This record gives sequence, structure tokens and C-alpha cells, in this order.
Amino acid sequence: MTRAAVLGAGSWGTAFAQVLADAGTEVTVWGRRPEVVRSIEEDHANPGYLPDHQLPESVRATTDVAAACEGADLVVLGIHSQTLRDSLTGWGAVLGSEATVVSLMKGIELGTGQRMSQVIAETAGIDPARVAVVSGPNLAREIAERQPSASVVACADSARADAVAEACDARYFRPYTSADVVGVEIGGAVKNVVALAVGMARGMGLGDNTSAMLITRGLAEITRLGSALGADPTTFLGLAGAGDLVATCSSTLSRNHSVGLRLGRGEPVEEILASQNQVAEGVTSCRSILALAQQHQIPMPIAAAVVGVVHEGVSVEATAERLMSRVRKAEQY
Ligand SMILES: NC(=O)C1=CN([C@@H]2O[C@H](COP(=O)(O)OP(=O)(O)OC[C@H]3O[C@@H](n4cnc5c(N)ncnc54)[C@H](O)[C@@H]3O)[C@@H](O)[C@H]2O)C=CC1
Ligand SMILES: O=C(CO)COP(=O)(O)O
Repeated sequence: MTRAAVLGAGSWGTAFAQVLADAGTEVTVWGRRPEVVRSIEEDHANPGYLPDHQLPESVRATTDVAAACEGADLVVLGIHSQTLRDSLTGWGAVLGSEATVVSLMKGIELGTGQRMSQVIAETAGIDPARVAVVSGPNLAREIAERQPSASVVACADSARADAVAEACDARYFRPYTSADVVGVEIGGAVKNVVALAVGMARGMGLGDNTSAMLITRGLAEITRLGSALGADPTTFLGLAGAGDLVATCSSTLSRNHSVGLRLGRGEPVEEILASQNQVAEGVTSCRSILALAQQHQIPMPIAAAVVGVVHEGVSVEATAERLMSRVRKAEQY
């Protein structure tokens, strides 16, 4: 039987642990907070992140990261992008010498511009081919409810991609495999920024045409940046590209979309962020993504607009005006 450790007892770490358990994988979740771990162990629930949801009894939990990882074939990382490097450093050699390390995270590190798989390989000093990424239209709440969904497991080593896919192949969760780690990670990280923009438009009272424009031109930005970084452009037509973009930009369950909505309604960004107990990754990653784009001379006007509103005090009205008065040109990807 495959053994997995899931490091991070937040909403996606917990829901993905359920997927693994339902697929027949033995799974132990590591959580920082004893009360969360106790609740998973004793009540088979994680009410802070998945309220009113019962987890399988086979999902175990511990606060001891080394114990969670001992003998694991898969070590799954489900924390926030900007805390990954410090966490990995603090954990020491828990990843072992053979386990496949699986990233669930959707962000780009501030300062370095690294994708999560790059942070993992560099910080842990492991072969990048040991790192797999799972990304797709996977709102944790819906997956916890066992609604049908699909995702992409990307890894440079196809045998490892197959092994991860087998370990999470549950009745309601269909994993596809891919070798395009760059494309799958860029799709997951940048769609959060587009979801902020679509949320802002919705919050301003704008309708479906505006959302469709931002989603479609957002996909063009994702494709341009990803291609410049070496991704296969067709990846962005798939689950980890267009699929995740559509789900996140349309769902009220999305934290990024929700933050955008509140910004569009005129709430100050500090107030919104202070009221959230979960992180909307696009809020930070919009800056690292824009920096990456500038480094590669890729135009990303929507990402720049989001950075303007979230970090530079530009109003949503001025941003909309600026986006709409850009010079006319041929439609390009
Ligand atoms: N929630 C969702 O529907 C999905 C989330 N993701 C991605 O998965 C990643 C994790 O997201 P969620 O589980 O939703 O986040 P969350 O906010 O629900 O949970 C994050 C977990 O990390 C822990 N944590 C926070 N700071 C930490 C630190 N400094 N060191 C160690 N642990 C820390 C928290 O205690 C919590 O257990 C993000 O990159 C997100 O974009 C991907 C797909 C779906
Ligand atoms: O990545 C997600 C769905 O695929 C979750 O999006 P949010 O982080 O915006 O909630």
C-alpha cells in the first residue's frame, strides 16, 4: 500500500488527504496546531477549514513532521507559497532520499521568482525530477463533498507522475498526467491574479462580458509568460490552465475571487486581508509574477493592474479606465 504524508492541515491539504484515503492510500496529515490535529484524529473533522464535513476515519494526523514522513512514498506539501522555504528549512531532512515530493501550492516566491517545485528542489537539495505538482480546477470544499473533478499531476519523471496519479485516483477525483511542470505551475499561480481582477470587475457591478474579456485576455497573459519560461502552450488549454482559470474566476468559494470582489466594492485592502483566516495567494504572487514578466519582457497588463490596486493604492475605477484605453492592436496570445 502507498503511504503518503500531507504537510499542511488547511483546506486543500485536508481535502487532498481525503482524496488519497478514498483512493486507498495510507495517509497521515501533519498540522502545526495541536487542536486541529486532535480534531482530525478524534472527531475526523477539520471544522476551521472544512466546516460540517466528516473525514474518513483512516486519515490520521500528527504534529510531529518526522513521524508523518517516516516511510512515506509521497510527501505532499499543502502550505502557503511564501512560507514554503522557511518551513522546508525548519523541517530538515524529512523528505527522505526516495519519496516523491508533491506540491499542491499555487504561487510564485517573492524575491526569487521561483515556482514551488524550484523552491523545493533548491531548499531540500533534491533532484527536480523527484518533485511532482498537482494542479487543476480543485476548489477544496467541492472536492471534500466528493463532487466529480479532475486535476493534472505533472512530473519530469513519468513513472513518478503515474505513481502519484494512482495514489490519488478516487471515484470523484480524476488525475491526468503531464510532463509539463512549468506550464502546470504557471497556470495555477497566475490564474489567482486573474481571479482577483475578475472579482474586482464583479464588485464594481460589471457583468459577464467584462468577466469573459478578463478571463480570455488573462489566459493570453498566462500563455505568454508560461511559454517564455519553457512551458508547452497547449497545457494552458487544459485543466491546469483554462480549467482552473474558469473555476476560480467564477466561484464564490475562491479566496482570490472573493478578495477581488471586496476590492471592487471599495473596501480597503488592509481591512480585507485582516479579516481573512486563509491566504489568497494572488495577493502576494501578483508582484512576483509581474517581476518575472518584466524580467522576460512579457506584457501582462492585467497582472500589472492587479498589482496597482492591491499594492500601489490605484483605484479600481482608474485601473479599469487605464486597461480600456490601451492602444488598439491585433488579438494575440
Ligand atoms: N483551498 C483550495 O481550494 C485550494 C488551494 N490550493 C493551494 O494550496 C495551498 C494551500 O492552500 P490552502 O490549504 O487552501 O490554505 P489554508 O489557508 O486553508 O491552509 C494553509 C495551511 O498552512 C498552515 N500554515 C500557515 N502558515 C504556515 C507556516 N508559516 N508554516 C507552516 N504551515 C503554515 C496553516 O496552519 C494551514 O494548515 C495554496 O498554495 C493554495 O493556493 C490549491 C488548490 C485548491
Ligand atoms: O486553486 C483553487 C481552485 O483550483 C482555489 O482558489 P482560491 O485560492 O482562490 O480559493
